[in-house]
Amino acid sequence: ERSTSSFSYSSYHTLEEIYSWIDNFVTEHSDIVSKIQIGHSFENRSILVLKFSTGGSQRRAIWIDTGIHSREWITHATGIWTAKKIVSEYGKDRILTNILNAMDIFMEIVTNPDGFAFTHSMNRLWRKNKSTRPGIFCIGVDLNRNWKSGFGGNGSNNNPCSETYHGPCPQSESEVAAIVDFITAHGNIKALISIHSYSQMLMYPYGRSLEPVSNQKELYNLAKDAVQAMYGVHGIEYIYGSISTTLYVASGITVDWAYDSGIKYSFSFELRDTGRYGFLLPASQIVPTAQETWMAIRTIMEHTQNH
Ligand SMILES: CS(=N)(=N)C[C@@H](Cc1ccccc1)C(=O)O
Ligand SMILES: [Zn+2]
Repeated sequence: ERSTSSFSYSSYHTLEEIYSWIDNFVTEHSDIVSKIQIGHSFENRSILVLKFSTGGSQRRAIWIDTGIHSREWITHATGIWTAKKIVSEYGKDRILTNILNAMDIFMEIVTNPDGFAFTHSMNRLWRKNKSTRPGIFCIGVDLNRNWKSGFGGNGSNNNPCSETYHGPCPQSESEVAAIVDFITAHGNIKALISIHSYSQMLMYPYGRSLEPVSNQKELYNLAKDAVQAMYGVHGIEYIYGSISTTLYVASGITVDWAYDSGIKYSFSFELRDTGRYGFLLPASQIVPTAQETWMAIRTIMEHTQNH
């Protein structure tokens, strides 16, 4: 579409529609938003990141990614709504304005573009990326098992046909390597939020072991505050805690790598619902889900800014 004013934030969109929205969004809000290509996918699609900045250089920053698992469509839709919310609230909401006057925000909406395109074209429930390798007869690596921290451990699978296949080595996937390179080069990312669906959970490291992280008490209390903020919007209950104790042991995951890389405020969401619709969450729940998630994201960003 010619502009984002005709874009429906309460609908699901194709890859092409989202990339077109990104270009229009950056054009319309060029005073605060810019687009960065951090790499390309296995099938050679651009990997795009939105940068929200009000000035400075190499400011402390927040990283948010959605859509690392391509079938989790509510996460891309929540990312898009959140991007619009940030530019709409700057100058109006005191907390968000303070955050953006002090920090930058980086948001990767389509973290697995090849998988996402495939969920529209061939298989709605595709999860992994679409990489292939000689002599391997199943497609794709689970991008939430391909990270260096705890790579190959319990809660990941070395069978290429598994939905949790970790890949041949850490960061073997260009979609993961692009993020690692970007965050490492930036060097000033203070919080990372990796958004999945579904189960209604807010979790923090570790996934790879039951061992508590050094600032576990702080993360627990922050998660509690964030979940309470979510509940205040539509009365939806999220549970919270470390990944391994709240959900299950999972190794080679985004937030464990982030935490071990020094990003002490690393979180993963599992958005709506708890299984009635699962990955096929009706579009009517996009805005309500995004509204409640925003309150949690804002809580995490505010805490990061003040610590
Ligand atoms: C249903 S699901 N695939 N989103 C569940 C998701 C749980 C998780 C999230 C963050 C970190 C570790 C583990 C996963 O297994 O990757
Ligand atoms: Zn997921």
